Amino acid sequence: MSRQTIVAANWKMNGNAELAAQMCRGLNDEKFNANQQVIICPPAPYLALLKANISNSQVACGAQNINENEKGAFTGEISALMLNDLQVQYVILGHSERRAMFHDSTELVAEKVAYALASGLTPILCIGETLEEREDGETESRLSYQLAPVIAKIGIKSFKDVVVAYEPVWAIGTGKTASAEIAQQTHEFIRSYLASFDADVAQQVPLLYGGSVNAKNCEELFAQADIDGGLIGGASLNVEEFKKICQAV
Ligand SMILES: O=C(CO)COP(=O)(O)O
Repeated sequence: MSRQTIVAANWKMNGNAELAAQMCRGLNDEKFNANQQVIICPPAPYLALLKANISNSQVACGAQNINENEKGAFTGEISALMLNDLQVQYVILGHSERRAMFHDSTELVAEKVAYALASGLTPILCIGETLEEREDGETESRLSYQLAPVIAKIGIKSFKDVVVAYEPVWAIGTGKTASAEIAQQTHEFIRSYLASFDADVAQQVPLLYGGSVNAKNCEELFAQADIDGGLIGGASLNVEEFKKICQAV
């Protein structure tokens, strides 16, 4: 069976109700490949609006984070149960912006992934190295350092229900995309790292590339053997451009 292809939009703290409405209108009539999933991850206040207006069965919604607790006195946080309530299926976890600015440690990310899975959500687990780490030859050790606690926490068999997004920090929002060759090499490493635990699981996990993907560079990236789609930031805020990226996978 071939792996699912996924194009996911991470709006970060951008967008508004008008963009949410435009995106639904733009995507509802699109035809995608049978094995393709499109996911929109808006800021939490727009999730219900998107859910109510998406009629295309291949378009799903995701949140950008959850708290690792079920409920309680955690002002400003949202829980997996709330996403269940809205029938939101996906959640981005461990984005480099959260790791860098909101102190989401590798252990905390592992806890969140475990909690998301236990709640029936599909985590989109983001991993990636900084420019300094790449230049120092530490890309592979950094990626395994980020993956290992998640595998230890959930067990490799459960990892088949995780989507991984490789996002080199130096390529996020910078206009500097990783070349298709570098992205493929790194994805191949991620898959081989997973295969060192379980070869079948490694073959099943969709590996998305993220970092300055746009309508111009996406085709070459998506043509690589181990790139199963993308996690799109800036270019996902434009409906026409995002549609082109969805059609290129
Ligand atoms: O961080 C990203 C998606 O999660 C990538 O953002 P950009 O596509 O804006 O570089």
